Amino acid sequence: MFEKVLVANRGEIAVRVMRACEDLGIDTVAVYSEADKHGGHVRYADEAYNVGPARAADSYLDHDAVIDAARKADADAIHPGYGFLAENATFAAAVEATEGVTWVGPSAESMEQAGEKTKARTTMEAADVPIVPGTTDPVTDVSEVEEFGEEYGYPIAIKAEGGGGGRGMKIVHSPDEAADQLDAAKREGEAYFDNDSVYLERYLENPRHIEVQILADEHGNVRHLGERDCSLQRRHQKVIEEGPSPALSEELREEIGNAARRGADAADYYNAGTFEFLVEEEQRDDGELLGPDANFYFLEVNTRIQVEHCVTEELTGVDIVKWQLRVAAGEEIDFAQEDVELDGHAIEFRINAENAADDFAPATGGELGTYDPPGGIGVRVDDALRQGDDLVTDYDSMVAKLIVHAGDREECFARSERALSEYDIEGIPTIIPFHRLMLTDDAFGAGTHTTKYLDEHLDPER
Ligand SMILES: Nc1ncc2cc(-c3cccc4ccccc34)c(N3CC[C@@H](N)C3)nc2n1
Ligand SMILES: [Ca+2]
Repeated sequence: MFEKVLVANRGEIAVRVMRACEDLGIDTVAVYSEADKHGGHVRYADEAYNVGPARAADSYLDHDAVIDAARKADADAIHPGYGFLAENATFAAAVEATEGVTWVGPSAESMEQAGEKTKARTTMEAADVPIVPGTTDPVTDVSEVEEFGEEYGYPIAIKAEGGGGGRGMKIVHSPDEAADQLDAAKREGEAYFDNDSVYLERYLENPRHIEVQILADEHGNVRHLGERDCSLQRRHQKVIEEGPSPALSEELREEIGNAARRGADAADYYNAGTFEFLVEEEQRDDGELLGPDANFYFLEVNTRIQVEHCVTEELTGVDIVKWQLRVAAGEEIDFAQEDVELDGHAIEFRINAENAADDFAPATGGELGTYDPPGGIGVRVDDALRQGDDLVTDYDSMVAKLIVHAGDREECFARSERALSEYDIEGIPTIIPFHRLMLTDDAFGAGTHTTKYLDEHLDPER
């Protein structure tokens, strides 16, 4: 097992990873930018290195600065967290090429493959994992879009090969839009991902976003740890995530979980990863669940630990980050798929420093006054904040995560309302009032909301 791990991240996920290290008796190394020199995660580490100025490109994203810090600290491994360099295959390869330093994550090859959506789709199709009906080769000419439209109908999604996470998707509603949207998708792919290859999929009008947590070791053991329902999103940003999904029947849950396992196996995937699926909603009566004949389709793989991994940890009792470290150190997974059980219900609320009443405008700074997180049975807060901290606004607006676990969804709602009402943060705006409002929303309460629900109900003019 490693003796010292450098965490190439900041904020709550850096503290989360350092806690897993401490649990394993591993010393921790933090890196920080000028903006974070008094940062919460630095306070938690055994040692810390400045990697540059506030600008992420010159600090947290600077491959050489991070690897130099690992060398200076004599760290055995680097854990990237999420965001920043977590899905950068070039960085992963550079870490692996650095003598004596191990990458805590999947192989650079897996990361490369997951980034090329058509290759991922081809691998999944060969593993009998349903993919969204569409092309597995890039398309270049508008005639291909028109032919596709003839066969599959409209709307059509034109997606950038290097896209994902909400970027690089154009929707074609009719043949006369095809030419402009094809050009726009190629231009956007070139601009954002330095890759103008695009492919086609039938556009699903109103899907749920269901993702399966995968944990695999380097000895061929692949487990799925159940699903998370991330359908409550605003402009492609997840706001509330939960598990198990209120829409899936046990049969469908098993089908999707096994599909993800087959996909991970076929891709020779190892470490933690998330297989994203779109699940088509059907007309359902209250309380009725989506059965085994419901349509679900593979979307993409996330080759990193995700913000919402805590939902799965609370449901299964599996410490996913600890297993990332063990797997990276060559250990075997010591539990069988049959041992994995989802106990009760868990919901994660992202505590963003934003003003929901002002179109979720991010806070522009300020000093944290009272900071008094909730507690009690089934209440978990992952953060890096302390009373009196200056709010760092150079990166993203999420300052903490509240994860609530209870025996069932109804009890989880009640415990969540109690925890959110207890969460006392002064001095900066947060979306806690928005979360409390969501707990009273009929569609969210019935679990019938889909990925479009928030965008259609928050910004009706969108
Ligand atoms: N063929 C087809 N049909 C419907 C889709 C709908 C979305 C989508 C659109 C808007 C919000 C979403 C939230 C979660 C998951 C997917 C979405 C979508 N996304 C959005 C980001 C990227 N991960 C893929 N792809 C789709 N693909
Ligand atoms: Ca993604």
